[in-house]
Amino acid sequence: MIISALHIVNEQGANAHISKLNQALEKIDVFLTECNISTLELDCLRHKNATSEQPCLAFISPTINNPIQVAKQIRSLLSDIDFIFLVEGSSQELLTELQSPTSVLGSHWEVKDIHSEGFIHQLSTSLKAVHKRRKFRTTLTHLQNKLKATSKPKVSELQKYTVSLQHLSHIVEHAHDAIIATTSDGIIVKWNQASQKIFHMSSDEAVGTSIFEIYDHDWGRRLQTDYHSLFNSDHGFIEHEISITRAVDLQENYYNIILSVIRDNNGEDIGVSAVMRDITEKKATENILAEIRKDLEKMSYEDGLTSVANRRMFDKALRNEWGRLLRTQSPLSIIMFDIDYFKHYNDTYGHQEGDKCLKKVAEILKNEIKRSSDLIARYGGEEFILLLPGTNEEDAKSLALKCCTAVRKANIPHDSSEISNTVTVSGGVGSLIPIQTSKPEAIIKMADNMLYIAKKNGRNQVQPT
Ligand SMILES: Nc1nc2c(ncn2[C@@H]2O[C@H](COP(=O)(O)OP(=O)(O)OP(=O)(O)O)[C@@H](O)[C@H]2O)c(=O)[nH]1
Repeated sequence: MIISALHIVNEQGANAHISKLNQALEKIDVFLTECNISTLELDCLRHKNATSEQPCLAFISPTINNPIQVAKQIRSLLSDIDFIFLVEGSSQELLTELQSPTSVLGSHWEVKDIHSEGFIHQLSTSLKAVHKRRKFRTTLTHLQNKLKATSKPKVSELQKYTVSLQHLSHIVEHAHDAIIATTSDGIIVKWNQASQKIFHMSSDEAVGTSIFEIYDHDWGRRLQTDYHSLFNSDHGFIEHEISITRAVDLQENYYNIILSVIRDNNGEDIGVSAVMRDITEKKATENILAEIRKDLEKMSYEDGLTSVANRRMFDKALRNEWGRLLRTQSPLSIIMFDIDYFKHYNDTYGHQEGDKCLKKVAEILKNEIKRSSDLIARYGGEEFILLLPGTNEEDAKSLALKCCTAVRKANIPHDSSEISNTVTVSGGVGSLIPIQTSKPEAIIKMADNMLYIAKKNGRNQVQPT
């Protein structure tokens, strides 16, 4: 028989945590040598506090080969102690022996299981005074609480594993994202509720079929390629986006798909998981933002009325070309056009008609420039400007004349013009090869001066002629 310890302790000792009981009990002064079972490797501790009103408690945590023998020894302690606890690790045989009707304890002792898991078994005597029992109960409750607080419930590894599997299964099943698991060759083994909604296919229908065949042919082929790459890549996952027309509502939705290799504990590839997230709303927002960005960009460089470049764009282009032509020492020309008597036009036909006229003139001028490097911009109210990089003065003058003629030939009625009965424009040409000591403004001034002369000389003409 081997009993690791038989502890008897008063309330102070009982207040200690069970793991520290041995320590606490070692401070108790009297050893229960009269137990006379030391030869059986029994360590007994006894505390008999004659002055104390507190009941004495015994804790037994033995491994026992001869339960009857131990039960007898316990009985010999009964005059000294009030209660005995068999703590975790106590022998089941001992417990059975103590609980049997023919137990050596006799009829004065009642054996009571006070813990659902057999954690502690209580032996309580019916002989003790009621008030002592009450005291005991208080002590016992206190002790139980202590023990509960310091002891974790016993959950076996298998139980833990089962619970965690159940949790996982619930999470997968009710996830917002579609979660599909397949074997390495694409046979579906798990198909959650979100997958059912996307493909309008129950789990029973999907499990066992090939993932390459659940949607259209193109996607199936793409998945096949992805699977192939997955097993040949180091990182083990692939992400792509697809649009799927949902069977449930025939709406085209966008999904982000992450495919990753499932490996077992030995690192062997055993399948693939596919997680599909609906990104339709995100995509729509992205598209709207892209449109807004495009519009803003356009607005910042385009004239809202005539749709040709605005002055900001012209200034930017002029600076760029100035620097480039300064380096290459090539000619730069600009032509500044102004509609003749446009105030009269507005006064005669109204502002809205004036706007239409501006649009037409812009269109005519735009049609006259052929080189992709040329730029037409609205420079002011009824002023347009042409930027002609690499064009010399002669060519610029010739283009200016063509533009003048084209506007005239458009025959836009202008009854209040003092020089014609159709809309005409005057133009001033500026032309130079940029030099280090001058600035882009120089060429603007040049063209502006020429325009002034054209106006002064009777309009509907180009300067220098
Ligand atoms: N409809 C319309 N008119 C504009 C716009 N911008 C400027 N104008 C008008 O263009 C006219 C320009 O008049 P002025 O600068 O006196 O020149 P003009 O009447 O064309 O006379 P000259 O240039 O000397 O031939 C003004 O009446 C402006 O109100 C615009 O966007 N739309």
